[in-house]
Amino acid sequence: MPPTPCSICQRERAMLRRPKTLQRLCRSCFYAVFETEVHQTIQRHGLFKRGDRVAIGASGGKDSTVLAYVLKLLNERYDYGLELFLLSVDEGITGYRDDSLETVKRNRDQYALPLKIISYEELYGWTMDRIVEAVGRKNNCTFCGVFRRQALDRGALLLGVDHIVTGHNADDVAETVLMNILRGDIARLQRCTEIMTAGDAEGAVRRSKPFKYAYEKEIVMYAYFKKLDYFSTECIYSPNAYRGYARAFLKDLEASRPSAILDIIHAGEALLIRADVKMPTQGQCERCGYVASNRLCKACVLLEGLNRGLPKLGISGRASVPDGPAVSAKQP
Ligand SMILES: Nc1ncnc2c1ncn2[C@@H]1O[C@H](COP(=O)(O)OP(=O)(O)OP(=O)(O)O)[C@@H](O)[C@H]1O
Repeated sequence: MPPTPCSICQRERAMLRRPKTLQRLCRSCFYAVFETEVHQTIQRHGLFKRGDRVAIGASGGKDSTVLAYVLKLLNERYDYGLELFLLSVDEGITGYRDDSLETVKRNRDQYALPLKIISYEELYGWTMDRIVEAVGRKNNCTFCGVFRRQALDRGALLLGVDHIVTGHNADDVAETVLMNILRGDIARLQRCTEIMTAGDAEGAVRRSKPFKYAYEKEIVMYAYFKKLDYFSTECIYSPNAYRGYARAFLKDLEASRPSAILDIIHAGEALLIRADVKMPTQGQCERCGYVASNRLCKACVLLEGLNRGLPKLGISGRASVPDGPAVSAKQP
């Protein structure tokens, strides 16, 4: 049987089937469509302006490694005029983050991008290893997610950047839409499909997801064919069961209809919240000044729980803490 030609160039032999569209493509055309779609996302949503200093949230995993590679490439190809940095958060997870940070250090050298590493230990006085000792394995993702979000903002302030980009991809966004619907979390449902958050509160930096419409399978393929150096081990503490259910459900949907991922994102984007639905208002944390929808930000509540030996304090959904010594996330 003759080899199948690439359905775009019709010249080269097709080497892969594109997960998003099921087209059979040669490698060069796959690289071209993948990179062009990310460029179009950036342009259509006006993510950057000339002269922006942009930090790439770099975990060493496939998504952020491909993001660093592609953003550097597009910045040069289309002359965006961006100054790029790698920003990594060391959560203090022995046997996982220490290894993945070694990958980020190699990426720093491979892509010639400056790297800043900021740790939970220096910001909060706690590593995830110690937090897991205190809270167990069940709820530790809550601490990690809240602390990481703030750590990235604090690292960005230290770097003096205008903007943080993360490697969240289409699968991540669609899973989050599903999870927020299942939880009835209207406020998060509205926010989770935004490609860029403004960062107008003090201490918050603009944040965006250039891979919002990029399929995870395509990111993996891109990394594989380009032989990018990334770290592929799952977090040793990561049994985020609820997201796991949403992920498994999404994979099933994708298997029978590849457009399901984009369809869910578009459905999430189109949902309108009725004007009379009460939404949380964003203010400032009384202790550390970080953005908060209650008197204290979530990080300060969680930290106070840890420091008082009451680690479940912030997990039960309580956003305020009883009076006590003011312990805040350390300002860098
Ligand atoms: N420790 C970290 N330091 C800096 N950025 C991070 C860190 N962890 C996650 N991020 C950012 O958040 C994005 C989503 O993180 P998540 O934990 O969901 O991992 P992921 O989907 O496996 O992504 P990746 O493949 O890049 O690790 C990452 O792509 C990255 O940009």
